[in-house]
Amino acid sequence: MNIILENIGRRFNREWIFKGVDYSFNHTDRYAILGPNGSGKSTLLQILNGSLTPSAGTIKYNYNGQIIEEDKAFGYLSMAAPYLELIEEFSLNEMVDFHFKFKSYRVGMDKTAVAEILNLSGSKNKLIKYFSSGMKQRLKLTLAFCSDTPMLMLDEPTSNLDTQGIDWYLSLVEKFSVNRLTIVCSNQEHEYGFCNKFLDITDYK
Ligand SMILES: Nc1ncnc2c1ncn2[C@@H]1O[C@H](COP(=O)(O)OP(=O)(O)OP(=O)(O)O)[C@@H](O)[C@H]1O
Repeated sequence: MNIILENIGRRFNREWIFKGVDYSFNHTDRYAILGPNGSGKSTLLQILNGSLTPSAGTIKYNYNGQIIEEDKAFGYLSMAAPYLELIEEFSLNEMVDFHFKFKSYRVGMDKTAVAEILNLSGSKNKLIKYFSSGMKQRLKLTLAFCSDTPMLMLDEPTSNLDTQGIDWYLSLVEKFSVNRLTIVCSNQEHEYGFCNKFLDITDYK
């Protein structure tokens, strides 16, 4: 998947958060969107995933030479973010089954492989609402990693993870971002060390 932004801007009320973003995201690269708190990283990510419309400019999606309509882009991506919630009333088992009714497993992945990655086999029937914040974050990331989509978008991927959890994330993100347009919003270097392209949102103020 390639995404081409032409003169993209977004404002809330009268305040422009960023403007004049001309940028191409290429499916072979791994991108970090950088900037301090409140600079507009999540806002740009939400424009990229189609959940927020830009106030100016155009966005184009291209997959295997075909144009993808903006309102269809969501079907091509997996995402994990602090503001995307799991279904608290589901058990772990139910959550995984539910998620993979809408997305396919990546090649080589299945329910058992997901459980192995999560390392939560003792919690299969535990309700999500009783998971710790770190366990929830691991689950969000695992669902995104293991879905067969050409785009992977991660906002603050190590939020709520301890040192061991950060190492777990780093070992998986390397593997699951191969051959996939990967975009990480972050202001913590350890989260995006695997990226090879960097977009600093403060360049578009
Ligand atoms: N729905 C909204 N209405 C009004 N202002 C908003 C809205 N969403 C975001 N903003 C503002 O846009 C700016 C950018 O917010 P955004 O969440 O994109 O920043 P960020 O770089 O992701 O921050 P952080 O690193 O803290 O997550 C902030 O000033 C925020 O208050």
